[in-house]
Amino acid sequence: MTDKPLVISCPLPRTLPLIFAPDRLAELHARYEVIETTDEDLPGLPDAVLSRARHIIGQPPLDTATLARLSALRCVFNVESNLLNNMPYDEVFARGIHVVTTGAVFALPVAEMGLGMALSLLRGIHSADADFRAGTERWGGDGNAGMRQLSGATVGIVGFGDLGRALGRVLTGFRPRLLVHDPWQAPSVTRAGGAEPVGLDALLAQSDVVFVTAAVTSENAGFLGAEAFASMKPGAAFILLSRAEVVDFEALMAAVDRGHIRAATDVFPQEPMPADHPVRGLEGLLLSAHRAGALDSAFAQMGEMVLEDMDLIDRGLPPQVCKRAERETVARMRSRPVSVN
Ligand SMILES: NC(=O)C1=CN([C@@H]2O[C@H](COP(=O)(O)OP(=O)(O)OC[C@H]3O[C@@H](n4cnc5c(N)ncnc54)[C@H](O)[C@@H]3O)[C@@H](O)[C@H]2O)C=CC1
Ligand SMILES: O=C(O)C(=O)COP(=O)(O)O
Repeated sequence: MTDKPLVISCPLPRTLPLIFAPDRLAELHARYEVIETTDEDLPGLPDAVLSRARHIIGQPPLDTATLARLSALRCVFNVESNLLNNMPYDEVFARGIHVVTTGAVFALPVAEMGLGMALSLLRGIHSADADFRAGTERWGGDGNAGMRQLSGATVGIVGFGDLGRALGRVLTGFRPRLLVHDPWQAPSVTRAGGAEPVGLDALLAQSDVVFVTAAVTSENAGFLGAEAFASMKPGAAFILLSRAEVVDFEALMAAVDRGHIRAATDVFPQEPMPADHPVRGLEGLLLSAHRAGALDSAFAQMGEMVLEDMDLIDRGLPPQVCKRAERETVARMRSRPVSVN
């Protein structure tokens, strides 16, 4: 036993070497006694350990009894970073324990992927490459039927959290008219991100490109369905980056299949998708196997964020770097964490 503050670590599917660069991992061990465990084994740790734990790295399910034994706990650092409704948040907050997430690390990687998808859908980059390989390429303007520019387009972003705002930033060079629908955001916050707050119907009807970066919540499962796709402009691009559960995936496939819209998706109702799933043969749908956020450089930022906030909390200050779970929404989040990093 040492007199260093104690950290319980159970970050699966992440690992400490994934989220801490070697020098940062050394710093973590220099500053803290680190007990590595799993979600399943945590409640079985002795009281002598649980009662000294100041920070948890991970989001283990905690019941009231285990929470009571974690009497020195100050912060849960959720490095997955989607929140599970797996602890009595009312009690957690009543005890002044912070719950924070490192999800912002994915914002720029996802935004850049979204930008690439938009350009590829609007200019047919991926489809022209496939045609060329198949010997069916069309040269010059003949290969540009239905193609359009991103510059000056009307772009809609559904969900203007970390991902959506990062997208807004990477799009600025294209000078879009930026429409945002986010019912949980104050209009002035949306405007501060350079966007016009609008209703979902207006966004869908007016946008040339629609990005979806809304979290799944207890209220919005499948809220983008057949009607939503039908209300989009013919030939508009729909780019799904957050979670498949916010759309009716069959309806999305049908809208693409009949040629009404073109689309790209990084996320699927089942991951991995079955080998024989019709989505694999659907022309007009650009497919990406949940790769948008998962860059090594993003994962490594998590450790940096955690160390900075641990230091603030250890000095009696509030966390400033990670995003805090809010008491009003924490138990309403439904985006399932990934199982493959
Ligand atoms: N494809 C990938 O690699 C990645 C996907 N994600 C997914 O993207 C989602 C968003 O991530 P962040 O921006 O970091 O989360 P965030 O919590 O910062 O933003 C989510 C936004 O969705 C909004 N929202 C809630 N209900 C809505 C509705 N009905 N319509 C429109 N907006 C609504 C919220 O107000 C919030 O602003 C996450 O839930 C996560 O599952 C996150 C990282 C990587
Ligand atoms: O990669 C993603 O899609 C993410 O949302 C990352 O966070 P997660 O591990 O899924 O909670």
